[in-house]
Amino acid sequence: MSEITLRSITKSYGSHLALPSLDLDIPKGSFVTLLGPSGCGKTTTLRVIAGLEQATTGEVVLGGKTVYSSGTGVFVPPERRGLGFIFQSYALWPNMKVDRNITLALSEAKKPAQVIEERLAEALAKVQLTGLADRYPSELSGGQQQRVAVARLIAARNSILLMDEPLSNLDAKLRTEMRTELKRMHRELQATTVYVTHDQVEALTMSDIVVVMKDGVIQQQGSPYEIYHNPANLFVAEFIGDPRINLFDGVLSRSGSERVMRFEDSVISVPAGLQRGDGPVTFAIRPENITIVERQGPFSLPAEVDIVQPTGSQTIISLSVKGHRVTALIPRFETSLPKKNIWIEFPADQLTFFDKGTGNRVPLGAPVLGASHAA
Ligand SMILES: Nc1ncnc2c1ncn2[C@@H]1O[C@H](COP(=O)(O)OP(=O)(O)OP(=O)(O)O)[C@@H](O)[C@H]1O
Repeated sequence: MSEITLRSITKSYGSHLALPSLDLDIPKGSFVTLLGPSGCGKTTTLRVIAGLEQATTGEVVLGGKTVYSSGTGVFVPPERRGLGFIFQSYALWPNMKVDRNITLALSEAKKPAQVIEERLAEALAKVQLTGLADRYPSELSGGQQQRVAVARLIAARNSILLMDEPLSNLDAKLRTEMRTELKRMHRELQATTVYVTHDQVEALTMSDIVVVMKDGVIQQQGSPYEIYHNPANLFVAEFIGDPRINLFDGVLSRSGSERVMRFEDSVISVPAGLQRGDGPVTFAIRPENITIVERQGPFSLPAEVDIVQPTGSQTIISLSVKGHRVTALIPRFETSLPKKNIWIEFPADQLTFFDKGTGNRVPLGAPVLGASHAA
């Protein structure tokens, strides 16, 4: 069941059309991330759901109740939408101690004192801040302040949570810890969560559904697996994945009765079900699907090693292949490789094809196994 529905939402700021027409259904209890580059309309979408921003036209339905409709003139203000928020700044009250920051909304909602106390204790325990209730926000680290904001959400027990780049002010280590914390919180609260970020790692690690946006338009909506492995278009393919996916120009043609792809002076075999006639095409291969070998095989392409960057458990290798820059990612620590006498190989079934005109992915008619390519 859908807990949040946006229908034909448009939003203009003066003459700037931030959202041309957005339709989105967010299932109850899911963790959905709006992901995209700066200015693509993520925050605007979140603020329209919250009611902090009124859409220009369209409809917003939360939990089956219309909270905004340009047709009927309905507009329910944010405080009556039953939502919890965490934004970039944690918006803690600096003049209130941790306990008051967490329970303020509950006291304002006139909850009984015993309920407030129980929820405070539970929330503090869940974010591991028991014992710090008596401190002011300024007496806490950034990560602890963030946890107070999370505790406030836990205590409020809203069925919808909205988060806008909540981890962006934290250092890398804390960010990783808080990702785990937020994911755990979602599992426990089962609240429908809409999370805004431009960080693909946050999106892939935490979400049930990732919504990739560009210029106010949804490019693809799917599980992290789908977004990563079956990108709908070149924009998604390039935006997701670090190091970035490798892109090349090829030409689909025939060699006798076999369909092949020509890449420079090499011929690469093509997955059997590729739904595309002969002609130019863009093809892509993820860095981790490239293998580096030190002996020429029947299906290898000659390469020259440029830069070797070990990151710990993996090594990023920049290569030159037939005049093209190629990035490979190998699953081990490597400080150097021979510059020459190196070849790359990749399985043809790991190639993704895109239309050169539209940038849309070319579908495969059937799963392909054991494909290969020849140099
Ligand atoms: N109050 C405003 N007045 C005018 N233009 C605005 C306003 N708020 C946002 N915009 C514009 O609308 C577009 C979408 O902005 P939005 O903040 O939703 O993007 P975003 O994807 O959240 O970006 P970021 O990751 O940088 O926060 C941008 O072009 C932005 O400049």
